[in-house]
Amino acid sequence: MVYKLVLLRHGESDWNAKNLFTGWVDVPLSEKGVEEAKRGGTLLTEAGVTPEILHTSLLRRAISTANLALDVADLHWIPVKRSWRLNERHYGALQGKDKKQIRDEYGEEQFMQWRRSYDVPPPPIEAGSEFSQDTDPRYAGEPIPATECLKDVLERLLPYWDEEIVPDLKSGKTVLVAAHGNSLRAIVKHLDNISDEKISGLNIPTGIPLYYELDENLAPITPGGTYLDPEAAEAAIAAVANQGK
Ligand SMILES: O=C(O)[C@@H](CO)OP(=O)(O)O
Repeated sequence: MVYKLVLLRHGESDWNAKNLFTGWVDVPLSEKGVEEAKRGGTLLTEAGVTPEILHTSLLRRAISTANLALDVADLHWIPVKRSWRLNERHYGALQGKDKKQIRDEYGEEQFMQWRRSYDVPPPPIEAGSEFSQDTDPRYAGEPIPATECLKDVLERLLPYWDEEIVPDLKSGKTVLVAAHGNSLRAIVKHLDNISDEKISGLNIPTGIPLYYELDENLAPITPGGTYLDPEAAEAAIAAVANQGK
């Protein structure tokens, strides 16, 4: 049995375009992001990949991206499950801050440690501050973080992966996960068994479906999966890596 999984990072958001740390701040897609999302749907259709169930985060950039892509693919009707456990990494006190300014103020090393190290979280966000989510009703009763490193993301994501996504995969359904740069990096790390060091060099582009076929142990048949537009993915990956420069 081959299991089929599609990972889709949301299209460009308003804050991606402005180069701001976003995390759990619920910003919309930019116009370019809307187009990227629709193109994601076209790429699915052209590749003959047909998602049968959707999992998204609770953030509108992922939800809107999935809706737009699935609408184009005429699959807007498939069942959906949502969880904060698929949210972007919580960026703590960096949420709402300009990436270039933070890089200039703290230096490249600290900037990259906060942005891409596996286990060093940024400083926590202050409860009640402008970009904090502590009173947001969608998270009521949930053990939500005040900052996260990628290791924290993987730890909060894995229960959802094991309890909700794996059973859907094992039922034979093609599963679409619409989420975020860092929550998808966590899934890719888990699937491809990438080391804590090597994961810092992995970036996920916006709006380009990453298709995996998995064996009976849920190990990727093609390591790293396949971007449905490999050329566009290569350029977009470089752009993500260079943010803040
Ligand atoms: O700001 C963020 O939330 C993320 C994704 O856009 O940024 P980065 O790629 O720097 O981790």
